[in-house]
Amino acid sequence: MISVAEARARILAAFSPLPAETVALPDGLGRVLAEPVSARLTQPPFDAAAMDGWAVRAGDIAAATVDAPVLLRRIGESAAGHAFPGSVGRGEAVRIFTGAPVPDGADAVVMQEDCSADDASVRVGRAVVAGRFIRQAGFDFAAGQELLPKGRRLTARDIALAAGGNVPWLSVHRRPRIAILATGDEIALPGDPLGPSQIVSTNALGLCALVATQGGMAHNLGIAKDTADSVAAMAAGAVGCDLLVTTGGAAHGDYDLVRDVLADRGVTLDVQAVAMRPGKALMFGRAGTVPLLGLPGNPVSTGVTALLFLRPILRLLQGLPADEGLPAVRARLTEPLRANDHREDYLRATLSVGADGMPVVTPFARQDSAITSLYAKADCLIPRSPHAVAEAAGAMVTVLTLNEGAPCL
Ligand SMILES: Nc1nc2c(c(=O)[nH]1)N[C@H]1C(S)=C(S)[C@@H](COP(=O)(O)OP(=O)(O)OC[C@H]3O[C@@H](n4cnc5c(N)ncnc54)[C@H](O)[C@@H]3O)O[C@H]1N2
Ligand code: MOO
Repeated sequence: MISVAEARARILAAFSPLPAETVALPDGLGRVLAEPVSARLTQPPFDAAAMDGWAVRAGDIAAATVDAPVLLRRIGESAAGHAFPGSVGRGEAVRIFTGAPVPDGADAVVMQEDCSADDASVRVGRAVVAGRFIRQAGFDFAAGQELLPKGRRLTARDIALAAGGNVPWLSVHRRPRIAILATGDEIALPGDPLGPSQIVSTNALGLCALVATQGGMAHNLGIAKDTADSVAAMAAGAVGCDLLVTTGGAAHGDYDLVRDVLADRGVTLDVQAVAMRPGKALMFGRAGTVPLLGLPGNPVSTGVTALLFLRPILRLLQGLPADEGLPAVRARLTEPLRANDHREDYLRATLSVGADGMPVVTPFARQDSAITSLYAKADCLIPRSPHAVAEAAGAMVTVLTLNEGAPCL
């Protein structure tokens, strides 16, 4: 058995970022930029009013107060989308609205709350400095300026920014295509009639969902029977995908055939077993042209190994740093932890807030890798190094969060 770190290093060495494709801006959400995005215009393109009020020359109203307002001549209006065509001379003011171009000659905007007006004139009751309530041309960004760097996964805010830069197309890494194959005579699809010793496949749909949350496209190949022919025939459906992920059949039982099918095809496995719990029976190799990640069948083992190995592969394929793991926080244990054995452990646990407002973490008493109800309820994992010493209740530990910043894991 090799360590988790060694397994990750061997597996990730087999992948590199996928080529770029061009997508329309509205389709860019969640995609990773293969090229930086640069502004195609200056924003704002002109000096714009930041308030509804009056465009004035600051020098004209330097002495204005509530009790001694300055009287200006009203000469026109500048509204958003409808600039005032003339210019503001001494003693003059233009009615202006937020976002409208500031007319030539004016160098400040006074809020309408500080003024009173009739059809011909405006009384300004407050002095302002030059530049007040004016957003200068380019104060957000200038044409040609880089707005978003290569390698960024686009948020809703980024889409808005690129739109502001008048950018209609994006160059993004192609989405990873991940084939998912469940194995086992006992496994049936959700909703199918179940035989007396059959169970429903939780793993394949869970993996498809995980792939989707991480920006990939899952192809669910279905369920292979426990025969070498069935496994080989169904695995062939992965041709053209960037990775085949199998679940089940990875251990050494008489019906655990994924490993045998690979061996028959002369596949050398870079990873055969990993010193971790859950997830010992993890495999990685290359089946023909498609890399294969063989995950153990126990549902929590599939889930945790997918987080630790499939998630970084998906990140790497999309041009993101693979080494950025799940968001980690420090939390106080509410229960003691036993000393660990030689396998790196990932305890399922819940995070909450203690009386002092600090995070506290409670591992579940039952840690069997077949308990899906507790895995779904967990909102964090407590990683434990091989041979970690016992911890008392109250000790601080690092936990890996499943919901923070990465919803739906
Ligand atoms: N003698 C040994 N037995 C086992 C060992 C071992 O080291 N020596 N390891 C155990 C561990 S740990 C795990 S994990 C499993 C891994 O086995 P496989 O990857 O071969 O998985 P299966 O035997 O096919 O299934 C295990 C378990 O998971 C259920 N399963 C499988 N696929 C699905 C699915 N798609 N949805 C839901 N549940 C699934 C399956 O019915 C079994 O209950 O091996 C241990 N044994
Ligand atoms: O690896 Mo098994 O995954 O410990 O249940």
